[in-house]
Amino acid sequence: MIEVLSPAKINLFLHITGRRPDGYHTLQTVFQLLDWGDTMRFSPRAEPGVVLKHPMPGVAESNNLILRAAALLLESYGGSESGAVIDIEKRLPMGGGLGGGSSNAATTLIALNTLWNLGASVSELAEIGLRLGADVPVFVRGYSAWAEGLGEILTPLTLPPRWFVVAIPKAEVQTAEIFRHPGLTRNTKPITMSALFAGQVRNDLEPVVVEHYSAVRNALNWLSNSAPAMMTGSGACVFAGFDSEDTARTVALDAPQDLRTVVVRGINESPVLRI
Ligand SMILES: C[C@](O)(CO)[C@H](O)COP(=O)(O)OP(=O)(O)OC[C@H]1O[C@@H](n2ccc(N)nc2=O)[C@H](O)[C@@H]1O
Ligand SMILES: Nc1ncnc2c1ncn2[C@@H]1O[C@H](COP(=O)(O)OP(=O)(O)OP(=O)(O)O)[C@@H](O)[C@H]1O
Repeated sequence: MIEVLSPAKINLFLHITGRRPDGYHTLQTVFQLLDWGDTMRFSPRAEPGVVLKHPMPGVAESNNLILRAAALLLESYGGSESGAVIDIEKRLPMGGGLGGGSSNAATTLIALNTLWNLGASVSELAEIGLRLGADVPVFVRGYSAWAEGLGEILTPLTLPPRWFVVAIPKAEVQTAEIFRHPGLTRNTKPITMSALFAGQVRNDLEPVVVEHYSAVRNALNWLSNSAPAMMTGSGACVFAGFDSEDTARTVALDAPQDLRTVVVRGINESPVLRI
C-alpha cells in the first residue's frame, strides 16, 4: 500500500501574458507547494480496473481527475490486468484555487506508476498530466517552481521558509468562467525571474473574481488589514505570507466568524517525491 499527502499549491503571483489561438492563456506564475493536502492511499487489487473506495461527494466518477488520470496512464503504459483501490481523505476545498483536483491526478499518476511498475519517466507522467489540466505538471514534478507557458514550463525554486494564512471564502469559482471573462487583463508584459522579487506582481485573475464574488472581496479586505494579501489561482481562496508561525496564527485567530482559515507552511519539495 502506498500512502501519501497530495499537497496544495498557492500561486504567489499570476500574470496573464497572452492568449493562444486555441483560447488557452499563457501565464507566468510561481507555484508554492504547501504542507497541507489530501491523504491518498493506493492498494493493489486482484481484479483489473481502478476503483475509488468511497464516492467523492459532488464529483461524478466520469469527471473525477483521479480516475481520469488512472485511465490515461493505463491507456498509455498499462496492461489490461492492472488493478488498484484508491482511498482519499479530502481536505482541500474544491474550486479553491489550491489545485486539489490537479494534485490528486498527479499523485495518482506517480503512485500507480510505482504500484504497477510501469517505468514511465517523470517527463512522460507530466505530459499525461498536462492533458488533464494546466496545474497537473507542477505536482508531478514535485517542486515549488517558477512557471511559464500554460504552467508546464517549470524551473524549480528554493523559496524562503514561510507560513501562510489561507482564507477559504464560501464560494466555488469556475476556472473556465474567469478565463473567458471579457474584462480579464490578458497582456501583462512578461517579467524575468530575476526581476520577480524586486518588482510589483499581482494576480491578474483577482479583479474579475473580486467583482463577481463578494465573499472573496470580503476575505481579501479582512486579510489585507494584516499583510499584503492575494488570491490564489482562479480563487476562491486568498492568502498572506508571514515569517513566523506565531504571527500567522495570531492573524488567523482574528478572522470573521463566517470565514474559515488555515495556517500552513510552504514547502519546496512535494511528499510525492518520496513515493
Ligand atoms: C489558474 C491556475 O490554477 C493557475 O495555476 C491554472 O492556470 C488553471 O489550471 P487548471 O485548474 O488545471 O485549469 P484547466 O482544467 O487546465 O482549465 C480549465 C479552463 O480554464 C481555461 N484556461 C486554463 C488555463 C489556462 N492557462 N488558460 C485557460 O484559458 C480554459 O478555458 C480551460 O478549459
Ligand atoms: N479528485 C478531485 N478533487 C477535487 N476536484 C475534482 C476532482 N476530480 C474532479 N474534480 C473537479 O474539479 C473541479 C476543480 O477542483 P479543484 O479542487 O482542482 O479546484 P481548484 O483548486 O480551483 O483548482 P485550480 O487551482 O487547478 O484551478 C471541482 O469543482 C470538481 O468538480
